[in-house]
Amino acid sequence: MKEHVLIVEDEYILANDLRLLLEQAGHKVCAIADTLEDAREAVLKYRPSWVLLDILLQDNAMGTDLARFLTEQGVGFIYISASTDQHILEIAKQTQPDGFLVKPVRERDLLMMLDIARSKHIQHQEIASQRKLSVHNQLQQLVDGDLPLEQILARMPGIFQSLVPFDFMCYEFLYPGTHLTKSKSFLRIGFHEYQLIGKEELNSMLGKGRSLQRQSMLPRNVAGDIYNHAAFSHLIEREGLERLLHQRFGINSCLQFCLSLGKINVQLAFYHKQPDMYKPMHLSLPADAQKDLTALFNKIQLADSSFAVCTKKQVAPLPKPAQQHPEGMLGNSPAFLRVLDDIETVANTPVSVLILGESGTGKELAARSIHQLSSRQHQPFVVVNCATLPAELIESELFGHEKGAFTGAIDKRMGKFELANGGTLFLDEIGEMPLPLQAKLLRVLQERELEHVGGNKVVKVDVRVLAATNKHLEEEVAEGRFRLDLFFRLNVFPMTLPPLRDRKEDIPILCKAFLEQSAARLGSLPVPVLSAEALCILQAYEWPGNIRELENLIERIVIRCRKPVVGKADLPELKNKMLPDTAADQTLSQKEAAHIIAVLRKCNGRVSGPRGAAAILGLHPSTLSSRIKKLGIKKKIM
Ligand SMILES: Nc1ncnc2c1ncn2[C@@H]1O[C@H](COP(=O)(O)OP(=O)(O)OP(=O)(O)O)[C@@H](O)[C@H]1O
Repeated sequence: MKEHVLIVEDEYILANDLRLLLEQAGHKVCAIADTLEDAREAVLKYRPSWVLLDILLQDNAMGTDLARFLTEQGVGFIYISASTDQHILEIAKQTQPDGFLVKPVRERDLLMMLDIARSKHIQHQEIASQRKLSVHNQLQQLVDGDLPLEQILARMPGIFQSLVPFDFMCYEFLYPGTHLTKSKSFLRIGFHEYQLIGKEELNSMLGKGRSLQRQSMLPRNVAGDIYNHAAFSHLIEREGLERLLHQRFGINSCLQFCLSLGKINVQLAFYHKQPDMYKPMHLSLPADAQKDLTALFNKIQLADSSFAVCTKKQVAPLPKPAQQHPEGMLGNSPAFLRVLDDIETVANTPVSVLILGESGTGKELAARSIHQLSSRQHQPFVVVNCATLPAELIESELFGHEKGAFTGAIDKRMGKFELANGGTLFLDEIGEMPLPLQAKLLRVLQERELEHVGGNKVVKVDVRVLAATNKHLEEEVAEGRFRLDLFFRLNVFPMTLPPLRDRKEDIPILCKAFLEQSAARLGSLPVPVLSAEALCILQAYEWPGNIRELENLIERIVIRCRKPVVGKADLPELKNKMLPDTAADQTLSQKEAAHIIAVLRKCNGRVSGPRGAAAILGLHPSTLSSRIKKLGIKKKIM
């Protein structure tokens, strides 16, 4: 496919080389811009399909500053940079580029990156259109069906969640020319679980005699408005509702837009705990569903005739929906609910998913959930751990081998790709895959075909690949240990499992389940409960080994202390590892340093190796060494 490319590069010779390479491959270069201003103009004038964007431009201008504009314009972009500086790469990554090229750019890499970016773009469009269709069908069912209002309100927030992510949402009918408003709010309390909160209840949260009168109405903007970071801080200075949501539920960002129902307007506001949650792309989703939303709110408005005079308090958990957590995945913390949303979004698409997260955070479980929720669920789910296989065996494990292909190959054998045919292949610890094999894997991902080791017949395979790693893959790429092209091929839909220390709200529910499972596994023992003190200790601990560490600890407790209530004294191993009580007053860096020191002490100062601190912390040894240096941790402290 021929592309229409804009080059943003201030080094004339390099820009010209790129132009020649692209034109030789049959692509069209619509312009070369050497400043951000020129680039903006060229985008509006030529509407390119791709922008090749230099990161460091003259006069300290940063190509990354153009990213937001390009995203708003729906134009894909690939960075070109001579720098592999981690800080710059991190800034670049946050802008979600479609690709990244390191100077000097080789023809092969440039064309390959355009190809990968295009296929990623197409797959994202596929996810988006699948989501749009599903939202449209669900909203239409609510509009055309004869469900009572309570049932409509029970289903509505779950459908909206796949339009715009939120922790809290509200809708408000506004009657022009009057002060009359009718509103309802929904607090997310679980996966597809919401609590309905009436206006009276919100008022009562403010305190006696106070009510949530808007100081100035939010702009009734049909196109919508986004309030992240500072914009949200200004909003909470002005508006009682947003201030209340911030104080009460930790809300830090907002997206709102307005729908016209003829004589009445309805204002929809979505709120999130993450301060930078909302992006321009989130505005296009409700805009696309505007017709269905208008029909839905017309129906709600008619059904909700008693609402204007409703004065009684209304805080109710809405009826539980049919959708449950994916099997075995416990937790309702906001960080974990985001993972469940991602799993649901991506499960029934063909795209590759790169599952990131520290060791023991549940990456394999997430991969299994994606498979179970996909249309491949009745086909095989095959796991390959790239770290545990000897390098010389991985190739034949993955691709199979012919009889006599190597010493010991006494029979022809199918590889894991063929065994997973029709289903899903989970490549765990992909960061450990040897470089020569990465090239072969890339070929299979691209061509969907392979050859057995020692054979020359081409075998077609239909396999969805999910990969996981606890390594920082960008760092591996920067240090030449992981192929950039494979990284981008796998990184179509990245998903990060939060460490347990960032979802401590889930510890009680995880403990309860693990206590029950361990007691049953150990021969139907009575299930003990945790005392409040024991739970406090468990929630204060940092869990470097994450959920696996918690699971193992609970098993040890069940074996060791055969009594109905587990107390503080039953957790000696944690009491010794706890951070000092002053932790609450420490800065994030101090906490990080204290945690690293504690782990280093446990490992007698050893950083690398299987029993080294890096392995426990789920970091690459070189990353840990640079953090030790950055945090000023001295050898004698260890
Ligand atoms: N959300 C969860 N609810 C309940 N159990 C969980 C959850 N997540 C993980 N676990 C359990 O924690 C253990 C570790 O999970 P898993 O093996 O999926 O982690 P991982 O990130 O793949 O680990 P590694 O990086 O070491 O391969 C498993 O026993 C799994 O069942």
